[in-house]
Amino acid sequence: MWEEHQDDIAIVAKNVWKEFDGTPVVKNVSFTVSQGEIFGFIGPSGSGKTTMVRMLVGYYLPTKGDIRVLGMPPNKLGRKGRRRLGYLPQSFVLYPNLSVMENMRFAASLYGLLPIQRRKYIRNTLEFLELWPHRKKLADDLSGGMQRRLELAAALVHNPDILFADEPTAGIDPILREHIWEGFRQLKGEGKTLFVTTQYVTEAEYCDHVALMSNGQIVAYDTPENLRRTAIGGDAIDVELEGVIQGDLADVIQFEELKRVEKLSDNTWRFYVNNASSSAQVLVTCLNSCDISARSIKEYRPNFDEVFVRLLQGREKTAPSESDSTPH
Ligand SMILES: Nc1ncnc2c1ncn2[C@@H]1O[C@H](COP(=O)(O)OP(=O)(O)OP(=O)(O)O)[C@@H](O)[C@H]1O
Repeated sequence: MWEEHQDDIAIVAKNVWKEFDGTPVVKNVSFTVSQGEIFGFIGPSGSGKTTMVRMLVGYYLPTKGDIRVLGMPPNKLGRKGRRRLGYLPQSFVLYPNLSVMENMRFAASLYGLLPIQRRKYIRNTLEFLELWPHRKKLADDLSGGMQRRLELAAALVHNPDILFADEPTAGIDPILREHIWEGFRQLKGEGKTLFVTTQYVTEAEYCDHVALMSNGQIVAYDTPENLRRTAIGGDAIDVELEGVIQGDLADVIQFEELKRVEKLSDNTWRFYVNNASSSAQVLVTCLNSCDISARSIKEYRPNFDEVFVRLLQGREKTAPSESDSTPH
């Protein structure tokens, strides 16, 4: 993971620990983010997301372990390297008495954009986030959602290659959240890399890879689709029967791919298989041969709330040993 395909890799964390006053809050965290992907760092409040982001942008040094951003430890990136990063902190302070445009000019000056570049970059960014018509308004007079967009604009004004966004959608309405993710997808389309933290597990769906954090540790790390499969142990097919069956369907329906059968209600059963599309027809044939009529047969796709609850429960059953949570 460390040395391979370095050219395609934007961020690597390897066995990273962070302690405050001897208490570890990030514990042995490792992951790789490829260039041009959206990486979701998802977990409840206090799970260590902000601490991890702060290490990735070089604000904190890890207590132990290695971090590389664009091939370098973040605190050694230098001026040119840092210009390639954008950072949207969890609580960013705008200047409420400055206009949108003045806030943007200030952000642009922090990144060292020349006056001639500034106009173009600011306009592009404000247009991208649909704030250009509001450029003369005071930041204080914007709605909460617009303020968050202005903060995002300030993080993007210098057209960075990697954006670190710490809970960009916290506390904003679902429509605007969707809008912000749409913007992230566009940035990805332009080849940007996005590292996004969130407490909203449903936002896992928008990411290419997801690390699920709990209590400072990565509990699961994969593509959203694979996480879904891991959570339920493959695929699942729900069958609603025409009538009620006496006894256990697991005793009568058997085929090679079938792993387990679960009764959901008197006439609804769930069949766990490796691959729903290849097993659906086999299941229909089995039901027919047993003279069992089905009203509906459809693949069951758990939402991410359920996926993450299952993954966390699975993790608790195989709780890490003490040595996993102590830096050496
Ligand atoms: N500077 C600090 N000094 C001491 N403890 C800290 C510091 N920063 C964070 N912590 C603690 O580390 C743990 C992880 O906090 P962190 O902010 O990284 O979590 P989070 O997942 O981002 O949560 P939230 O979304 O609420 O910010 C918490 O218990 C927090 O109290």
